[in-house]
Amino acid sequence: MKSDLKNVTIIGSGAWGSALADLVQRNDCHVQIWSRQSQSSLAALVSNSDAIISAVSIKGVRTIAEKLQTAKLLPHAVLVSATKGLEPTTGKTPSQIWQSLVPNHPLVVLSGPNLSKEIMEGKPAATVVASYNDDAAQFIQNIFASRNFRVYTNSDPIGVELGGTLKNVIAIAVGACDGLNLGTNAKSALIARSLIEIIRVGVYFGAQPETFWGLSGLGDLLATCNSNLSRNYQVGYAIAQGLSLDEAIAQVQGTAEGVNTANVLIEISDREKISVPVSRYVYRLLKGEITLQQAVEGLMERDLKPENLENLEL
Ligand SMILES: NC(=O)C1=CN([C@@H]2O[C@H](COP(=O)(O)OP(=O)(O)OC[C@H]3O[C@@H](n4cnc5c(N)ncnc54)[C@H](O)[C@@H]3O)[C@@H](O)[C@H]2O)C=CC1
Ligand SMILES: O=C(CO)COP(=O)(O)O
Repeated sequence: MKSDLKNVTIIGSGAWGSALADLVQRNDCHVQIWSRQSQSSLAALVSNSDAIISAVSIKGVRTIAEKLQTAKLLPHAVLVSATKGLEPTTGKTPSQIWQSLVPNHPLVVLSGPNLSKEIMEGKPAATVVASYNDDAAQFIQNIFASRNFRVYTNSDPIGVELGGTLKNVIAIAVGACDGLNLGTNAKSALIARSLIEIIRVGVYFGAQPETFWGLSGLGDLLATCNSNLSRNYQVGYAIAQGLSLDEAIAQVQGTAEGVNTANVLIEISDREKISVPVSRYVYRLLKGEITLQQAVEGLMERDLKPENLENLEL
C-alpha cells in the first residue's frame, strides 16, 4: 500500500456517485461507496476518510449531513457536494445545508458539464471544484484529475453550485422546445436568455456573475440542453410528446432535479421579486396551469425591452 494513498468515501451509488467513484479510482485513492441500502455504518466508514463526497439527490442531503454531523471525522477531512438541487422547505443549496450542519470541515462544490454516462465511457470532460478554502479545492482537484477529466479550481462555490442547479429547469424548457421541433433559433434564444435569469438568481444568492460564463454555468447549460442523456431534457421532451409530468418522470431513469428546483425557485423568486420568465413558464407547465403552446406564446409575447446586459440583476 502506498503511503500517500488517500481514503475517499462516496455517498450515493446512483449514476453520479458511481461515475465519481470511477474517476477517483483512476488515481491513487482507496474508494468506498456508501448508499442508504448499505448494511455498513456510514459513521464507521467515514472515520478514516480524507475526502467525503456526497452525490445523493437533494432529498437525501439533509439526512446524510445530519449523519455526518454526529460522526467522528479526521480533522483534515474535506467534504465535497456534487448534488444539483434546492431544498424544498428552506430553499437552501446543498452546500448551505452542509455548511450549517458540518461547519468545521472545508467544503468543496463539484459541478460542471458532466453527463455521467459519457464520463463512465471515458470520454473527455472538464469540471470545477469550488471552495472558499484553496487548499481543499486543490486537494479535490488532484483526487479527480486524470487524462480524460480536467478539473479546474474556483473560489465561488455558491455560483458554481447554482450554475449546475438552475440549468436543470432550463433543460426541461429546451427539451420541450426540441420536442416541439421549434428549431435552432428558438433553442439558442431560450438558452441565451435563460443564462441571464440564472445570473439574476445567482446574484441574489451572493454568487459572482462571471462564474456563470464558466463551465458550471454556460458549460453545463449547453451540455444539458444539447443532450438527450440529460434526464431534465428528457422530461421536457416527453411532455412535448404529450406525456403527463408523472408519465415523463416515470419514463426517465434516475433523478430529474429540475422539477423540484422549479418549485423552489418560483417560491424564492416570488418572495424576492426576481424576474425568471423562462423558469416560471416551466413551473406553470409542470403544474398543469398552461399548455406548452401557451408557454411558447407567453414567452414570445412578453413586453418588448432592451437586452440590457449591463445590468443583469434587473
Ligand atoms: N447523473 C449525472 O449525470 C449527474 C448528476 N448530478 C447530480 O447528482 C445528484 C444525484 O444524481 P444521480 O446519481 O444521477 O441520481 P440517481 O437517481 O441515479 O441516484 C440518486 C442517489 O441519491 C440517493 N438518495 C435519494 N434520496 C435519498 C434519501 N432520501 N436519502 C439518502 N439518499 C438518497 C439514492 O440512493 C441514490 O444513491 C443529483 O442532484 C444530480 O442532479 C450531477 C452531475 C451529473
Ligand atoms: O447535471 C448533469 C450534467 O452536468 C446531468 O443532467 P441531468 O440531471 O439532467 O441528467
